[in-house]
Amino acid sequence: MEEFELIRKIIPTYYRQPSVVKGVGDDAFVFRSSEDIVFTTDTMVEEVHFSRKTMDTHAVGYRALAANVSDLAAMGSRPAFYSVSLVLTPDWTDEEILALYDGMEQLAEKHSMDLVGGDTVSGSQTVVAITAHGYLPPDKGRYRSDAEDGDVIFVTGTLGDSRGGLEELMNPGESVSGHLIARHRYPEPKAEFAAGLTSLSRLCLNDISDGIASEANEIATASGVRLHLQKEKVPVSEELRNRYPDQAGEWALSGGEDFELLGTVAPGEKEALLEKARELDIRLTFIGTVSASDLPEVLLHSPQGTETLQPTGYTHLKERRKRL
Ligand SMILES: Nc1ncnc2c1ncn2[C@@H]1O[C@H](COP(=O)(O)OP(=O)(O)O)[C@@H](O)[C@H]1O
Ligand SMILES: Cc1ncc(C[n+]2csc(CCOP(=O)(O)OP(=O)(O)O)c2C)c(N)n1
Ligand SMILES: [Mg+2]
Ligand SMILES: [Mg+2]
Ligand SMILES: [Mg+2]
Repeated sequence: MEEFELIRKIIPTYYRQPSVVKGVGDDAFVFRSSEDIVFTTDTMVEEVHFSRKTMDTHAVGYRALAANVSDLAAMGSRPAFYSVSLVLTPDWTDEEILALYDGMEQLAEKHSMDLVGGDTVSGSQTVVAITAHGYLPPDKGRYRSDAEDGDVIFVTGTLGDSRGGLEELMNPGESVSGHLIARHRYPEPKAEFAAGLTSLSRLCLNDISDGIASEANEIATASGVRLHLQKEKVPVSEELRNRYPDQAGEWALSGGEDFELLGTVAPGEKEALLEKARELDIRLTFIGTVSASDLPEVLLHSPQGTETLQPTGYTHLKERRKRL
């Protein structure tokens, strides 16, 4: 299957979004809008974000799109379109390439998204780069800079499971946890939840890709506030706690790739949040509060005492060699 044959196979036969003016097949994609447009991009590199030794390409495609949908969710937008830029090494089989697109389609269908373009090239390392677009009612963007003194802090789902699943895949023991592996391979970005909160006048949101330690600090810095997190309240699944009792706490804070939402709202909005979470069968946990501060920081409180939570999540470009 060469480049043009692949494009013929993946090209959509219909579009879910009515705003498509020109879909895949011309020099670029065209759509029409009266709303604000959000766009985001995230890249996955083989052996950095996934390994084909432990994951089939269906899950690779799903996760690559999930990372983007999670960012659209974190802005409060309704996902609409995505385009896919691929660098593929010569060892990729036709089946692997088509399964990659099937994985994306599985999530795209759930969020009514359309594949509207991309690019396909051969190269020496596999890269899957996706750009995604979403719609936003005017002035309903949900920013990291919108946390205020007196807010309550919430998080969706449970944290650390994706890191637990990665452990199961990379260092399998005698038995494996299907639950944790599924959480790693097929995370569920909370876009419907975030976009369904338009009745809230103010909502601060960030999504958890690097680890809550990192994203909580991003909110503190962007909003110029202090976040107080109660360590015992950070939601950890029973499965993770049972299988990894020594690591579960740390992985919940800095494991990353859970693609859940971290946010803050005025205490009066708590009930509205809980109602939407109940409606969509999403676990929602209040884990702390926001206070005014000249020094943006995140404090982690536990019965053992209080510590500053450093942004210890996943960071790229830390280890680079100097050019000789
Ligand atoms: N190489 C780059 N060039 C331009 N903008 C970038 C680049 N890398 C990241 N950004 C921007 O920096 C911000 C933070 O990026 P990132 O930490 O990757 O966010 P996220 O964790 O939500 O994906 C985003 O606005 C992103 O678009
Ligand atoms: C093979 C493999 N090794 C390591 C990881 C763990 N990992 C890779 S990237 C990452 C953080 C999130 O990726 P990033 O590119 O920072 O996404 P963004 O924050 O831009 O959404 C983590 C936890 C993995 N998923 N797979
Ligand atoms: Mg990013
Ligand atoms: Mg993000
Ligand atoms: Mg990151």
